[in-house]
Amino acid sequence: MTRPILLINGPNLNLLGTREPQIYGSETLADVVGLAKQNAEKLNVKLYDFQSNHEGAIVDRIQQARDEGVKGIIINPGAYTHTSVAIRDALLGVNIPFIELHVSNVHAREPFRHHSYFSDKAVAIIVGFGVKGYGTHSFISSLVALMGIPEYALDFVANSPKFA
Ligand SMILES: O=C1C[C@@](O)(C(=O)O)C[C@@H](O)[C@@H]1O
Repeated sequence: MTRPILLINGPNLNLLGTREPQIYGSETLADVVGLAKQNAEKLNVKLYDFQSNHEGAIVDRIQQARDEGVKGIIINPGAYTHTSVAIRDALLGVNIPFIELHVSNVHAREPFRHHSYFSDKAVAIIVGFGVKGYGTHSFISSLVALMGIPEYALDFVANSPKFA
């Protein structure tokens, strides 16, 4: 497997499944990482995953990704979305393209969630698809956007009910 991708989940996402289920659903972090890995495998992409509640640990993991030859990052920064210049700087510093992902539609929630330190630099944003944002077509199409590799685009088209 080539072209590794790194999936990062920020603070409180380890509580998926029990945390405000009316907003975040009942699937656990292990479920969503499993879903993302299945989709990645289908595309012959190696998916590394990382979760932390600590800003500096996320910065360290992003810096490590450059040494590992990671080609793209999918990140749900959790509440750091709305606060973290340090994580933004790390992503820009390693110069690895990234996709921003949120389970909930942050724009339909409190005003302080409407601003993101990541969106203006993200290749693409997955917002409000629930935990399905980590799998199925939104994940596949994010890989297409992230990596710009035509064979993934073809795979996406071939597997999409819309185009079948
Ligand atoms: O922790 C989270 C999760 C979140 O990133 C989401 O996935 O919907 C949205 C953030 O506003 C919130 O702080």
